[in-house]
Amino acid sequence: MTLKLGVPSKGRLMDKTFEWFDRHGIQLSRTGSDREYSGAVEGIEGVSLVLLSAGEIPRELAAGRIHFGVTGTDLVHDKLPRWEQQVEEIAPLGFGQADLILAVPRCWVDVDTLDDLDAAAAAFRAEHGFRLRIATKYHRLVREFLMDAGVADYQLVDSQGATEGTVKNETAEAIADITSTGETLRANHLKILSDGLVLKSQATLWRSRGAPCTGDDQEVMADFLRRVDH
Ligand SMILES: Nc1ncnc2c1ncn2[C@@H]1O[C@H](COP(=O)(O)OP(=O)(O)OP(=O)(O)O)[C@@H](O)[C@H]1O
Ligand SMILES: O=P(O)(O)OC[C@H]1O[C@H](OP(=O)(O)OP(=O)(O)O)[C@H](O)[C@@H]1O
Repeated sequence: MTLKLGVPSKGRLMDKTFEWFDRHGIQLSRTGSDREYSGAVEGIEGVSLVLLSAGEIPRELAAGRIHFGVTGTDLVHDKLPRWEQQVEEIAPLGFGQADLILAVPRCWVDVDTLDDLDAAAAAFRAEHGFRLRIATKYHRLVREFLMDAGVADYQLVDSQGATEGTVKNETAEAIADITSTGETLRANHLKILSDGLVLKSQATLWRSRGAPCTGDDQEVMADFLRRVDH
């Protein structure tokens, strides 16, 4: 058997992950045509590469179908209940930094904090007869954050992409999404609540607590961990 390493199959996370492993003496590459999801590992024996959607890596780790995986803290914390019991954080990788934040329309001059949002949400419900809508794909994290903040009069609407556009499209009044440069928020006339930081995220190497690892695999695992631990 080989140990399986799951890595995002495209975009900024894939390229930077390949560079990070290269700096640790492990060369990862895509093989075949541009569209073929197959990869190769050089520099260490007994490890194979699995190219996956960043959003699916938490589930694959939790199911024990991959031994190691690279994906953002945001995705692991949101998709895995009690994530610490299912995966172990091996190393933050120093890229893919993004903040999960709550934002409202810039023209809401009276709403700058979570307390303001709470008041606005109650007023919104009284006026419109339905709850203020917050668009997000981070359902678990946003629910927990708002519960801790005492904000209750809202509903989440699912948005798997282009989340900042939901306010203009009138499918939501507020959003919770990741931001790094802030440009998408600015372009869509949104502002972050001053206490609206839900989570700071970055790309991280995780180990599955449930993936089978016996016999020779244990040596490979020890070797792999030695390599990535510096
Ligand atoms: N603008 C950004 N800057 C930095 N990191 C980002 C940015 N957008 C997303 N990320 C991070 O990249 C990771 C993957 O993001 P996302 O869920 O958007 O995947 P994706 O690129 O759409 O890929 P897939 O659809 O295959 O899952 C997340 O951990 C996220 O925090
Ligand atoms: O602060 P910024 O630098 O502007 O980056 C933030 C944007 O980046 C991500 O979107 P992505 O490009 O992954 O597209 P998506 O909306 O389809 O998820 C995120 O969802 C924001 O929309």
